[in-house]
Amino acid sequence: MQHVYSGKVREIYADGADLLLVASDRVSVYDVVLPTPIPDKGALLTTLSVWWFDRLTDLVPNHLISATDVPAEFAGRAIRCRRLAMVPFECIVRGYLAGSGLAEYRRTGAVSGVELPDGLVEGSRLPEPIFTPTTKVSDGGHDEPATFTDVIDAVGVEVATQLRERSLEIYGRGVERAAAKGIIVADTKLEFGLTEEGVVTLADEVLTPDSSRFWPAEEWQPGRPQHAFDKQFVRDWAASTGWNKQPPAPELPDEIVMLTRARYIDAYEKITDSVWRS
Ligand SMILES: C[C@H](c1ccccc1)n1cc(-c2ncnc(N)c2C#N)cn1
Repeated sequence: MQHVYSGKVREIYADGADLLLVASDRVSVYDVVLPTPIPDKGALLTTLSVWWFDRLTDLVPNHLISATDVPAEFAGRAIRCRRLAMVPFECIVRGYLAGSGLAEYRRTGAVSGVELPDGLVEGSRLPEPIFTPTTKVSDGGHDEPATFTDVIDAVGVEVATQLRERSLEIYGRGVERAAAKGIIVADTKLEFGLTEEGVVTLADEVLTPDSSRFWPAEEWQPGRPQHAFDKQFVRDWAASTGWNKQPPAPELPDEIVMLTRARYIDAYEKITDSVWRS
């Protein structure tokens, strides 16, 4: 097994012809990884992602090979997946205005080339969900907006059209399921790759609180930053310490760790309609 890539909270290993996608218990806020792990976070998000993979196969094939055939040290928080030729775009779908999309809208009135109505504010619900891809900037910087034409220029109109249509459909499934449980999925980031046969295949993780903005629906209030379903306790506590949002982040007190773990369990149980094994 060979380590091939590190994300902020996840790793990729090569294992024969396959890859292992390993989720840690680390949490990051304001793009800074916190020193204190959240017990079971990696397992909860991996299990949620697998739950979604299994329910999206009518829309798109995925890279999942196995959620159990993984090294014992990663048991429960890793998947064995098929190696793909990754599409060089993050396929982001937005139903609400937040984060980099809000910043771009304020600058240009559009997001990734999609014109939006005037007068939208932070947290505004968009007239309809929009496909707003970004290119991955190699030096670890912030990703750059890409227009649909940029995607066509890179992968051709057939694949670009599939990326947009599948992304919008997957987001729609997430929104529908979560709304019934009082959770707004404001946006989500999807990654796709191509098989040797050129088949567009869903990769990475799907509709987790790390790849998406989950907001408690009853607290939604356009015009201010929304509360994150999962990370709000961490954000509020960190703000209360006067932390400047630059590394290193402060250690989390046990109470905040356990409250945050409970939020991940709550999101998992609500979305999957099941009880989390401890
Ligand atoms: C950005 C993302 C990443 C995920 C997890 C941790 C760090 C990075 N990533 C995914 C691949 C990738 N490459 C080939 N085949 C695949 N099936 C996948 C997947 N998923 C490469 N990078």
